[in-house]
Amino acid sequence: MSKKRIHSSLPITAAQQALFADVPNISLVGLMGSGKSTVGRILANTLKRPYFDSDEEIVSRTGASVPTIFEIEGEAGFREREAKMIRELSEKQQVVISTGGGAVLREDNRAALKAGGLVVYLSTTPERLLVRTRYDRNRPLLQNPDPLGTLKKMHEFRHPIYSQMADIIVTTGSGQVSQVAMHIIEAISKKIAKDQGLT
Ligand SMILES: Nc1ncnc2c1ncn2[C@@H]1O[C@H](COP(=O)(O)OP(=O)(O)OP(=O)(O)O)[C@@H](O)[C@H]1O
Ligand SMILES: O=C(O)C1=C[C@@H](O)[C@@H](O)[C@H](O)C1
Ligand SMILES: [Mg+2]
Repeated sequence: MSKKRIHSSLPITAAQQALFADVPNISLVGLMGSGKSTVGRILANTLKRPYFDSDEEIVSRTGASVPTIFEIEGEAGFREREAKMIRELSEKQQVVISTGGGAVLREDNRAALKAGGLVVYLSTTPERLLVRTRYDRNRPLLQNPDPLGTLKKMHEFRHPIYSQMADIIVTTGSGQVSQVAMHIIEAISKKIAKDQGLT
């Protein structure tokens, strides 16, 4: 049976929608389980923008799952595919991009995402990330006896990188994913108003 997808969108006003007319790409970065794929889809549906998920694009083009690519080509092979994908997706216009959690590790990826538009970092604690990812076998880097330890190390190393490149940082907690998407829309709206000198 094929996986059922939720294509929910949020009610925003025409005025709010209009504010986004000149906003370039919106790219989501963050650790595994931070909500990039789930929130990105809602954000794209709400803003009526095309949606791309770098992991999903790699999987659909290779015909192999992320764990299979890691198994056959190693992490290095996956990162090469990811870099090509990030470059390609970043060149699109006014789309929403959910990146893979490790895409920010390469300077060329960071530069491409920044050049393409706004970068939003979905931040949360390793403990919460573990809760969200623990039953999913699709993340090869967490398939070890101490996934919390791995998430803590990744958080320590990557949090400064995500934070430094982000235009907007959204801390996610126990709220729903739709609230996170709305929070992003509000934060970008505020940034536009500020950049235009309206506030
Ligand atoms: N803010 C949130 N509140 C509750 N659940 C969440 C939240 N964000 C994400 N989740 C849940 O966590 C799980 C993982 O989310 P998702 O796949 O979107 O993460 P991701 O950032 O895309 O991870 P990856 O880097 O591995 O692709 C999903 O089941 C999603 O519904
Ligand atoms: O954080 C990471 O390094 C990864 C995150 C996922 O999105 C996938 O891109 C892959 O599992 C690696
Ligand atoms: Mg994802």
